[in-house]
Amino acid sequence: MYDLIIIGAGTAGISAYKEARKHTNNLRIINDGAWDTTCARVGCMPSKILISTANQLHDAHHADRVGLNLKIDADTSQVMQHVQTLRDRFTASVIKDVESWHPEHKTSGQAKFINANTIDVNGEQLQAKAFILAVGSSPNIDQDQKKILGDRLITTDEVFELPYLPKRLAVIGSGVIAIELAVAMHQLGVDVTVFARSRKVGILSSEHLQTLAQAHFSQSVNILFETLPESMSRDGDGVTIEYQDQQGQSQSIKVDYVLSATGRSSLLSTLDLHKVDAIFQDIKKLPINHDSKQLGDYPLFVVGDAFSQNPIQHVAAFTGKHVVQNALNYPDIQALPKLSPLAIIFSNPQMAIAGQSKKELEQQHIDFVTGIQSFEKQGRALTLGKNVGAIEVYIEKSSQRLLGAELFVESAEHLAHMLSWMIAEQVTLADILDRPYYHPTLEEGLRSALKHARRQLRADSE
Ligand SMILES: Cc1cc2nc3c(=O)[nH]c(=O)nc-3n(C[C@H](O)[C@H](O)[C@H](O)COP(=O)(O)OP(=O)(O)OC[C@H]3O[C@@H](n4cnc5c(N)ncnc54)[C@H](O)[C@@H]3O)c2cc1C
Ligand SMILES: NC(=O)c1ccc[n+]([C@@H]2O[C@H](COP(=O)([O-])OP(=O)(O)OC[C@H]3O[C@@H](n4cnc5c(N)ncnc54)[C@H](O)[C@@H]3O)[C@@H](O)[C@H]2O)c1
Repeated sequence: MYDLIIIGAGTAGISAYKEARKHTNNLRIINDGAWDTTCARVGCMPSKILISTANQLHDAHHADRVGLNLKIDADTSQVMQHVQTLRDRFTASVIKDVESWHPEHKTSGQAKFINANTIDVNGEQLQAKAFILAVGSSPNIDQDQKKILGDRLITTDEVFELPYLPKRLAVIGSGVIAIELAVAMHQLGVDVTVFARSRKVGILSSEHLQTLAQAHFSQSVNILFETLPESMSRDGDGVTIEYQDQQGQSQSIKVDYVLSATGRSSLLSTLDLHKVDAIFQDIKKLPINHDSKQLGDYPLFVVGDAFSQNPIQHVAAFTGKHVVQNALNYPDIQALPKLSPLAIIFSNPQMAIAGQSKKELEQQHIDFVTGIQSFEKQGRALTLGKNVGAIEVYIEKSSQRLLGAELFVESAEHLAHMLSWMIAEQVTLADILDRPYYHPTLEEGLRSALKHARRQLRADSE
């Protein structure tokens, strides 16, 4: 019997394996499909390569904002080749690492439970004292539509494999993937139409920042808010989409591809968990402890996108690493250490949430002030020709501590990291305002938001 079997060799599983190897040699890791991770193959990395190219092209097209007149073209087959070549470099580096592991630790195949201590892989039964379930997720796709539209209905599993970019693309959804890719595709010259069932774009919970983001992205991308296709039919090499516009009129568009970006579903469904316990039939109702990651009272622990309120890479890596102690020390179970929340959407401009979102603070009835700073007239943003969006910071009234921030500005990724790290340190507004702010920088815009919060706190105490 193994000390531990890890099921799934994505970011979370690899992280768990590396940690577990420090404690035992009596372990196995089972993986179905490629060993190069969702993040490197079809997730974080190819999407960010495409987005970086798109942003550079966009900057060149808008160089007049910084006093230049550039003429520039994109050959989208060259762009896709670049995406695939660099992506292959990232996946090769993961594979190289996996190849260095002991061959007897690795098995390719789909694992299914027989009971709480036994799985079946390729007809072989393997037993372990504990299991880490790191099986990730796969993109949602309507199988009936897929039958009708064939290779013209794609997800992020296929989009980065295209040899060149389509002329016209419809995107279903307005969440994280939809907005990142719709904006990038538009910047690369694709005529993009987004079908959004709500008005929300991306992740921001602040109404003010949502309104700014909706208005900004609508200037370039055709976002059909509160509108979904009524029908989609294959039309030669493309797809005809019928829908009703906001005035109730029937409309029709023809596109080359439809990208389904309607969320992802956990692959815990592949594991036959009902054989462990009959109550585990519905994977949406599994009793998984959010703090310890334990499933029921069993020696089973679920990490990464398979079960996560934040299905993002660094959370998968962190929980994969820290859950190992619980798995090896079962039944002595501890809460995993907590990460300060951080989420970044690589749109242009980027969106980010550091610490708690505005909505989360409101739902907990926390008494806080919101410091706001627009970036439309922010000095550094103007020099960059990127004076769009705003920052909000949330300061608790009683403790004057920074609890969270939402950002829709240039380089939000860097500001959000800094804010998230400061939130983890439980700093107060006075502490942060006492730090240096170099001139002229985007951080000065953050300082203005913090000062706006301070004015409100002072007015409150008078
Ligand atoms: C387009 C896109 C862009 C993204 N961009 C970002 C980003 O910029 N930043 C960020 O932080 N996150 C991003 N993410 C999210 C990030 O990719 C995921 O959070 C991360 O990959 C999750 O890792 P994981 O280990 O949970 O799952 P995975 O890497 O998917 O690994 C799960 C593994 O388990 C295997 N498996 C499944 N079922 C079984 C079974 N029954 N038996 C054996 N093996 C099984 C799977 O085949 C897979 O190899 C993005 C995701 C997508 C789709
Ligand atoms: N920068 C990043 O960190 C990053 C980038 C990409 C993806 N990701 C991860 O990948 C996960 C999945 O991304 P996603 O964009 O697919 O999910 P999402 O939950 O962000 O968005 C799903 C979208 O689909 C819509 N939708 C859901 N069901 C629908 C239906 N039946 N018909 C029409 N629209 C529907 C929703 O309204 C929403 O707009 C995210 O949760 C995120 O954590 C992260």
